[in-house]
Amino acid sequence: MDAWQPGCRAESPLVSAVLELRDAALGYDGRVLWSGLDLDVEPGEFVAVLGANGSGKTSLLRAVLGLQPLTSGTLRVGGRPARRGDRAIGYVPQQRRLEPTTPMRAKDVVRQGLDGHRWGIGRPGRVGWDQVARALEAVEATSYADVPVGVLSGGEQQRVRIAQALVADPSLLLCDEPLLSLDLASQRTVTTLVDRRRREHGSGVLFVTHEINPVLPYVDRVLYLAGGRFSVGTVEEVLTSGTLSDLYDAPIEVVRTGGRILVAGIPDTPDNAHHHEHHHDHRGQVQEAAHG
Ligand SMILES: Nc1ncnc2c1ncn2[C@@H]1O[C@H](COP(=O)(O)OP(=O)(O)OP(=O)(O)O)[C@@H](O)[C@H]1O
Repeated sequence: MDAWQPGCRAESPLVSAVLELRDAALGYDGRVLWSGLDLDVEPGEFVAVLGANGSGKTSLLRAVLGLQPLTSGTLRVGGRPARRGDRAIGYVPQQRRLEPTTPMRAKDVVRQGLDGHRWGIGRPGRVGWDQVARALEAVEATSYADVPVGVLSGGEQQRVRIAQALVADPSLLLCDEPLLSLDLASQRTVTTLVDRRRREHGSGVLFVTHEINPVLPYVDRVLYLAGGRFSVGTVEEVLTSGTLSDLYDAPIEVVRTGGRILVAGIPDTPDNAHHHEHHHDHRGQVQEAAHG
């Protein structure tokens, strides 16, 4: 029934990657966050982006959004160079709860996904509102379409943000820690919505998260950033004691138990290339996978 097989590698030249990075590097002020990155995200593929605080996960999304130039290499979205305001991209930014006084209804927030900063200029067309209604329906938020967003629960607000990211029918969905401070039920709602989107519409997904476990059932591949380096592959390939110990240059232990992945020994210093060699003295704590 589904038109897309999530995560399948496109053999056909007709189905090209929604995101292509070639020998890509990013840094600020001479400091390299990561380099040599080759990554293709295929239609319908769910790629989790893991890594310690400061390893460059948000910066990667900003590069894809055309907000941050690569230091070197190339980046293409749907075969075109990255550019600001690309309608092919849906974005769920890292964000805290909205203030109760935020002067917007849920449907106005979703509408911004169509109009962006042009909101208020010109008349909102009927077509736009129909799309907004469909997006709210897809995330099962129709009942609070007219409610001021600020008074919605954290989980409800996150549904509205996902509707905003999906309203323009993006081929690539970028999510920056969308599970942050949500309870387990709301986390499941968010992951299920994202999964349904990529299954039913073939959107590729880059999903930044500190926690692999809530997305474990959906993840096709993991991009793990650490210490100026990275590892890309399936969960089985990347989240192993061997791979992570290599990546951090420190002894890391990965334990699978009860369908969950626990990682012990992630250095707790800020993760960047300069501090790479000082990581050895910080270890021993047991954390959820990939917590920084
Ligand atoms: N515009 C900028 N100018 C200079 N340095 C920056 C800029 N943006 C980010 N950085 C630095 O780049 C590093 C990576 O930041 P980034 O937000 O990409 O990390 P992250 O992996 O998303 O971290 P976190 O998990 O804490 O959100 C940080 O050390 C940050 O201070």
